[in-house]
Amino acid sequence: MTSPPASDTPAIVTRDLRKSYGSAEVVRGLNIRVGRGEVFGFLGPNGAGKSTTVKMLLGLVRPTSGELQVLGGSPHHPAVRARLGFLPEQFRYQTWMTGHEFLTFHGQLAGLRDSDIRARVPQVLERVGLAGRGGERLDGYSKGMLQRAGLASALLARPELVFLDEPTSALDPIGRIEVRRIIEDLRDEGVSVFLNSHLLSEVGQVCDHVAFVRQGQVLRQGRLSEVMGGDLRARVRLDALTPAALDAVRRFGPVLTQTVDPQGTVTLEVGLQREDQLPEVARLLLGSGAQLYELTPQRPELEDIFLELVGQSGDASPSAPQLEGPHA
Ligand SMILES: Nc1ncnc2c1ncn2[C@@H]1O[C@H](COP(=O)(O)OP(=O)(O)OP(=O)(O)O)[C@@H](O)[C@H]1O
Repeated sequence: MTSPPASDTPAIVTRDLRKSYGSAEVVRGLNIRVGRGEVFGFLGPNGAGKSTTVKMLLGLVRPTSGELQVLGGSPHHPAVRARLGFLPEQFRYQTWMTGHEFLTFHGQLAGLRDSDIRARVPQVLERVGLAGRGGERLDGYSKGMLQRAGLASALLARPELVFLDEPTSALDPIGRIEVRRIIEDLRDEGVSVFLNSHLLSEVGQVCDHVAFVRQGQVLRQGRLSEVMGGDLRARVRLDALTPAALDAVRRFGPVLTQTVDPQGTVTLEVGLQREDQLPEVARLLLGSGAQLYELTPQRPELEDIFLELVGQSGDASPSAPQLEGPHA
């Protein structure tokens, strides 16, 4: 038997991971790395191989080739599996059970002690917003309540790494905010979260690292700020812009657009390298005697990056993409 995985190993590492179904290779040399305590967004169009990857990381599907380590070991090792949580996208629950019975049953499947289950079930019900509803049968739950119950079962055994596949697809806006808070709390507790979601605004709010995947390969991955960061623009609105001040602004970066409204207020869009240039730009403009009304950094939305990288809906994509080198 291998030794228990150390907690200082990454949560997930894959190298050249591949999976074929028949002649179709759906995961094609995937390299990802997820650190401990990271919230990692795994993004890609339909059919990109995301669920297949998650199933390999959970030990539910065997890779055709390549390497993967989860919490420092193999997901086929029971000691590793016991430390994983999973909320599948398409869950099928024992709907004849009450919420309480369902969680007790899953606690038993996870090998928790009875005393632990008794203490833990009310805690997770409370955490997912189902306090007081555990006595009702699942077939009387709404879709959102079922998704909350699924999240509760994923968190029941205090996992170190949780896989959440579209965890808010059935939830209303309040439910989505609550799940976002749960994910943030998990990160604060040092739990790693692997999030599959098509809701890019949600991913942008909660994830600190992301990978974009298409046709089974990583197109780009990294810290969210790096992935988004290359293209910082600032919108500047002012009056009394002198030619000298405009020249000085140009030393920071190109003036991409310049418009003047009928009242004489000028709006500039300036390309900057770094966020810490913003106060310098403000100082310079105020020093030139301009009245500064607005200086707003504008980053591209995650959706813009997704469209730029992934280009089109996955299932509609006719051919293999031209890839930049993926990194482990
Ligand atoms: N058991 C299977 N047998 C054959 N093909 C499969 C199997 N599971 C998945 N596939 C195929 O593998 C490809 C990737 O599917 P996968 O479910 O991993 O994509 P996904 O990125 O999770 O998509 P979605 O965002 O739509 O959930 C698809 O073309 C799918 O049809």
